[in-house]
Amino acid sequence: MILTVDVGNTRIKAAVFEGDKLLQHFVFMKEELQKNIENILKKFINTSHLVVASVGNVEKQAFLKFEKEVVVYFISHNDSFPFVNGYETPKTLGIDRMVLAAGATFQFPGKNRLVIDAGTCVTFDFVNENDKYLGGAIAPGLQLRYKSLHDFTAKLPLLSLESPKDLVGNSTSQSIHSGVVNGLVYEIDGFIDEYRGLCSNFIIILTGGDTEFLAKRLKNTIFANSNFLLESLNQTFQYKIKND
Ligand SMILES: Nc1ncnc2c1ncn2[C@@H]1O[C@H](COP(=O)(O)OP(=O)(O)OP(=O)(O)O)[C@@H](O)[C@H]1O
Ligand SMILES: CC(C)(CO)[C@@H](O)C(=O)NCCC(=O)O
Ligand SMILES: [K+]
Repeated sequence: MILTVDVGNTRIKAAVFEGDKLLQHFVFMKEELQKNIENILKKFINTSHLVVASVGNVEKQAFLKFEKEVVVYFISHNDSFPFVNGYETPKTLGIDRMVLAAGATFQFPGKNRLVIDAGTCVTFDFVNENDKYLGGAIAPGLQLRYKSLHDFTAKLPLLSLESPKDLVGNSTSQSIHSGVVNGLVYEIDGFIDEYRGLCSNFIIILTGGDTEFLAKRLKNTIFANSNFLLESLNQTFQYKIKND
């Protein structure tokens, strides 16, 4: 069994896999890392590897503590990936984006693939049908949009995510909900339309903490899977073992 851990900028996501099968997944905050990993390893005593992909600021030591029980491995830019990296600054490319691009390459061979990860940031990652990773986009996520409207103005309240009642926001809160939610939905649909105009045979994957909320609001047909990063991390690690 393999325990995969995705350290994001807001939360930590983890999942235990047996082969390709996801047995259970977990979401927790950075402060609860030790306790959660301990409990997971206690529950899944046959776990042999702990595989980490991190873009957040958690010390490696927090994972290395478990080295007595499992092999701890940090996925990095030095691993083998199933695509050619066409990013002009490959060393600054987020490891989460690389893992997502790898997962898309494994799961949808021969397609033009666009992965959208709606978390703290919304990232777009494009792998073309020749397995070349070309890059994409980085934009603020839903929570970050609410927060920045409040943090950088005098009068705007900090609201939490809510479905806007209408396109036309008829109050301060409804205007904010419309701006944040409708804004991001139009943005994602707009990106998808533009990408689809570039080439045919496109598959769109949506993942991240806001997957469910966004998926039902998009006009485009997408493949929604909030566990896509963890599944991709498991596949990337299997691929690495095979290529070692
Ligand atoms: N319980 C929750 N706590 C925080 N955010 C949540 C929760 N449930 C859903 N969300 C949504 O998830 C989004 C954050 O996504 P996610 O947890 O995937 O981000 P993350 O951990 O920072 O990952 P990444 O850094 O890869 O984006 C927020 O915009 C928020 O709306
Ligand atoms: C964009 C985020 C924050 C998304 O999690 C992460 O992938 C990251 O820190 N990336 C580094 C910059 C880049 O990907 O080009
Ligand atoms: K993200």
